[in-house]
Amino acid sequence: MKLLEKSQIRSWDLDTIDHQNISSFDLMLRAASVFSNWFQSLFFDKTRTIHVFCGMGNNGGDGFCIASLLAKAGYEVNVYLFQFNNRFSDDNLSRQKEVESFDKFEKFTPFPLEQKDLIIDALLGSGINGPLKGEYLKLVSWLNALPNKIISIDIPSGMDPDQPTSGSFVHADHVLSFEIPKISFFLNENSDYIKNWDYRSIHLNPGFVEDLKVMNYLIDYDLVKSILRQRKATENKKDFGFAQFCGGSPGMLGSVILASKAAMRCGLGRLAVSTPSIYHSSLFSSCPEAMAQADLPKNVSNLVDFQLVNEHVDAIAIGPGLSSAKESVRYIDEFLKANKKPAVLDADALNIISRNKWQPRIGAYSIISPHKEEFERLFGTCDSHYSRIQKQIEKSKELNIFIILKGAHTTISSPDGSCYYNNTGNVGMGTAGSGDVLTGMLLSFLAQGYTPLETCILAVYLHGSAGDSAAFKYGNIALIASDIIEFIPSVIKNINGK
Ligand SMILES: NC(=O)C1=CN([C@@H]2O[C@H](COP(=O)(O)OP(=O)(O)OC[C@H]3O[C@@H](n4cnc5c(N)ncnc54)[C@H](OP(=O)(O)O)[C@@H]3O)[C@@H](O)[C@H]2O)[C@@H](O)CC1
Ligand SMILES: Nc1ncnc2c1ncn2[C@@H]1O[C@H](COP(=O)(O)OP(=O)(O)O)[C@@H](O)[C@H]1O
Ligand SMILES: [K+]
Repeated sequence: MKLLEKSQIRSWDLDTIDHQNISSFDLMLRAASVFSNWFQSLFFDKTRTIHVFCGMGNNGGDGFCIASLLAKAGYEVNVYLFQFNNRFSDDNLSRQKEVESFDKFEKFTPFPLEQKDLIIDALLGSGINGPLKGEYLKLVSWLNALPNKIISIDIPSGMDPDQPTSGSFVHADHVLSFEIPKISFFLNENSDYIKNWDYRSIHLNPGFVEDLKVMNYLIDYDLVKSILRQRKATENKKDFGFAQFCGGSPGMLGSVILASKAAMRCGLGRLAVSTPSIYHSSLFSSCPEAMAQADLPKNVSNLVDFQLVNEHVDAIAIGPGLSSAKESVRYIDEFLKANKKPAVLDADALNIISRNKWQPRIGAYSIISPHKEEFERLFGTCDSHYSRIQKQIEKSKELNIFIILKGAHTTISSPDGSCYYNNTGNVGMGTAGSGDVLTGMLLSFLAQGYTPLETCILAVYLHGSAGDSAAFKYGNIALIASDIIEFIPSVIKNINGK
């Protein structure tokens, strides 16, 4: 799904009015009716009074229309207008008559609310043009200190739709965004302050967005479904890719097993594993589907004697559990020199690259999958999650590589400067080996012939979805990396139907 910046959303709004030959008020009514239906499906207890806090722009206009619809639906509704200057939008002024009466505040003074009452936040929407000050700041600080549930229309008031907010904003329990979610919903800076968000279509003109060039995307079910291929009945394992996984060192066999199992579960045809030979019997007992590379050394000190890149493979992944030993450094050096295959580099491969400043040697169109610390070792420290994402995009363009910045909202950046936000996954996945599972999934899709971008999208989304199913079964405290692998089959089957 394309994610639009606020100026693009405004243009979409105007294009719809023009294209569908409707008034801006018609559009506001549509938005109000969509919000009101969504609200009623969530909060059906009509004994709780609803307090609608309206500002002076169109978000406030939505508030008046929604208050009227909810009152007609049988809710007890109180409306407040916060008129801190005289610059009303036309639709706001005309919509004030939708409600029978409202209290007007020219200066904010606190007033009592019952704890069980609900607050609808219609103070400010996507028209925000800077940090909140003065009376708005007082009002929002008061709202945030209340125990009441707050439900925001379109966006929490005061929040910047496109980037981290420099000031205060409403801490919403629920937000319903119109048509598409806002980019800022995916920034870690905001995660603790938007408990639940959703979006509903208000039938803006689809033609406008089809032709629109955007740089930000949300990875959603439809995108993943459109990428995941159906198999032909006559295909065999040779059609599903041959992959090589290089990793493991004394004490670090787990990463090899996790990545191998995850790779096979994502539909890989054949897998060759390059790991110290002392581990082969354990690997085969855990993942009998994997093959060991031919001339394998006895221990990590002979790593460099490995058949470095198997010429028959379609893709290669390198790094998990490799350690930073001298031999591994030589191994990565050789790999960067020799490899011409589509590649995934992770974990110790990235640490070795950082330490030796080998970033420019990473092959074009490779995939790297650092978590925050690995990313900062590679590219320097950043003072916020947002600035880290900006650097991620810049480095993808500069080095011509795909970067997966792992975390609560994993982002994928592509050499063309676009950025894909993922919204699957949960805090339970912050557990040892979870990243190794992702590396195995990436390797699998890359070897099956998906492009690097398709590979990143599939692996990141499905990894998070499998983690969500695992958290549903085990809870996010008990979840371990093997549980993610347990649910790969059902999430793929759910999307692919097979
Ligand atoms: N997109 C769609 O498809 C549809 C959108 N719709 C709705 O329209 C909303 C956008 O409406 P909008 O453009 O009128 O802006 P909105 O945020 O209500 O208020 C602007 C006011 O805020 C003020 N203001 C700004 N910054 C401020 C600050 N820091 N501190 C204090 N004040 C500040 C600014 O004041 P000024 O800068 O003029 O002094 C102005 O008065 C959108 O979120 C959605 O709810 C639906 O109705 C239909 C479909
Ligand atoms: N709070 C979170 N919400 C969603 N996903 C998370 C969260 N914390 C971690 N993850 C995911 O778990 C994985 C952890 O990977 P990584 O840090 O490399 O673990 P390890 O090195 O132990 O294998 C990443 O895919 C990351 O996106
Ligand atoms: K709002």
